[in-house]
Amino acid sequence: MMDDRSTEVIIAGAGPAGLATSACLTRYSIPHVVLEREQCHSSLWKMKAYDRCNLHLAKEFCQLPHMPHMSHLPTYIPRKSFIEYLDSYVDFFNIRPIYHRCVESAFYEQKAKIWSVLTKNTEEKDDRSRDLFTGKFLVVATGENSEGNIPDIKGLESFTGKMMHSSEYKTGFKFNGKKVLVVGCGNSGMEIAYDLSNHGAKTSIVVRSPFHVVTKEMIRVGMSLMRYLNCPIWLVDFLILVWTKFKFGNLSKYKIFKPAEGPMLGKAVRGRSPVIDVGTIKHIKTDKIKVTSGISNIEGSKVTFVNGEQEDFHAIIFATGYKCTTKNWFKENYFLDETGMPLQKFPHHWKGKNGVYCAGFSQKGLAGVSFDAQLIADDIANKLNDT
Ligand SMILES: Cc1cc2nc3c(=O)[nH]c(=O)nc-3n(C[C@H](O)[C@H](O)[C@H](O)COP(=O)(O)OP(=O)(O)OC[C@H]3O[C@@H](n4cnc5c(N)ncnc54)[C@H](O)[C@@H]3O)c2cc1C
Ligand SMILES: NC(=O)C1=CN([C@@H]2O[C@H](COP(=O)(O)OP(=O)(O)OC[C@H]3O[C@@H](n4cnc5c(N)ncnc54)[C@H](OP(=O)(O)O)[C@@H]3O)[C@@H](O)[C@H]2O)C=CC1
Ligand SMILES: O=C(O)C(=O)Cc1c[nH]c2ccccc12
Repeated sequence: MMDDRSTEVIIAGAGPAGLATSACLTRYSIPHVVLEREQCHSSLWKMKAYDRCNLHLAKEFCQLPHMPHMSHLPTYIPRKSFIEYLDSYVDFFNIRPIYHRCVESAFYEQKAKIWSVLTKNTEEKDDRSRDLFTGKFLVVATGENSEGNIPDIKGLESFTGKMMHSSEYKTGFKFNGKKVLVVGCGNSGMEIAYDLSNHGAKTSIVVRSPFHVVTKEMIRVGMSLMRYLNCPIWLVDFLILVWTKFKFGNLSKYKIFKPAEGPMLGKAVRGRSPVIDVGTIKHIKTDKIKVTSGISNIEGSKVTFVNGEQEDFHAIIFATGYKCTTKNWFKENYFLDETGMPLQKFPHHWKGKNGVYCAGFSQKGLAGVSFDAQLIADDIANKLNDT
């Protein structure tokens, strides 16, 4: 059972990157389709974020092309308003993603000079139901965060309590009075630990590597200095580090250590986001949240840590980051590396040969998404004009 649909551009993924690319193509009246595996656009924001997750970056760094945020909105937009913004973006640009289409394979047909994209129709009862889409151009926009990563920990399968990835976590409400271990101290882990602690859970968090703790205001000032005054990254990092010393003091006595690389440089070079504190540090300082070392193994409800300590837990939340799954379906051996991320680094990452592009893979959040979408649409428009 297979339908064949052909168009100019196939966009895989209807998150902010797919939507932004679609809007930019629409402004050039370039025909395209947007394929989305879920039943809604922006599934990360609508389905996979915890309840108290709001934008960490100021609104001027979180807008998509050709639609600024409303001036009455606060500087740091609540997730609910951001979803409303995305809904109005879709309405305004009349974006009609095709839902329940999970891209399973994409390859380039050299002779015909077209991309063939096969999708599984996840709504159909018939497991063999597939659609074939063909186009001159392919935009990979399935996101850096398309699948939760759960590490291989010795004995994990024997854990008797509740276990989930941070993308499934909504609220700490049900964990009142329970002993909960959060694994991972990125932005998800630190905020989920805070939420659990606020809901009366006896919360511990695994910290196994150094990381920066900042505030959203520090990042806003840092990003503004770079964007509007062209301030060098080392100077921005220096200022932020001085500011963090005043704000948080020395956190090493709480087993939190700073990496050698500054917060903005670490983000730019390695894509490692500094932790934007939402109140977790205060709970760590007042012993409401316990910091533990890495996990050595798990047996039943007992977790053994690398420093030899042991503790029983009712639940474990894996805030251990995400995997990008492009390698599962992008069948060409160029453009993406073995982790599924672009081979070329920013700012050359967005374009490959044979009309393939990627949007949203520069590890620069929504600002990176907008940058990519505009460049991609301009490039496709130029190519179509030349033919
Ligand atoms: C909890 C959280 C909070 C964040 N907060 C911020 C923030 O405040 N500011 C900021 O700038 N960035 C933030 N980010 C970064 C985030 O990556 C971007 O905000 C943005 O969502 C990226 O958009 P995207 O379209 O590239 O990817 P996504 O939002 O992940 O969208 C990709 C879409 O592709 C779909 N898809 C995946 N695989 C397939 C497939 N095989 N076939 C069809 N469809 C598929 C997915 O279902 C999804 O709808 C946050 C990330 C997380 C995880
Ligand atoms: N409101 C917002 O704006 C929010 C934004 N985000 C963003 O979403 C993206 C994803 O964030 P997040 O989900 O936190 O993922 P991250 O990849 O940023 O963090 C994953 C964390 O898990 C740790 N980890 C991984 N494996 C293990 C293991 N086996 N044992 C112990 N620790 C482990 C990592 O430590 P190590 O470094 O040692 O590998 C790291 O601390 C980031 O860009 C983040 O900034 C997330 C939440 C909210
Ligand atoms: O939330 C994230 O990690 C993002 O990708 C947003 C983001 C883009 N640039 C940054 C610099 C510092 C902290 C977060 C971000």
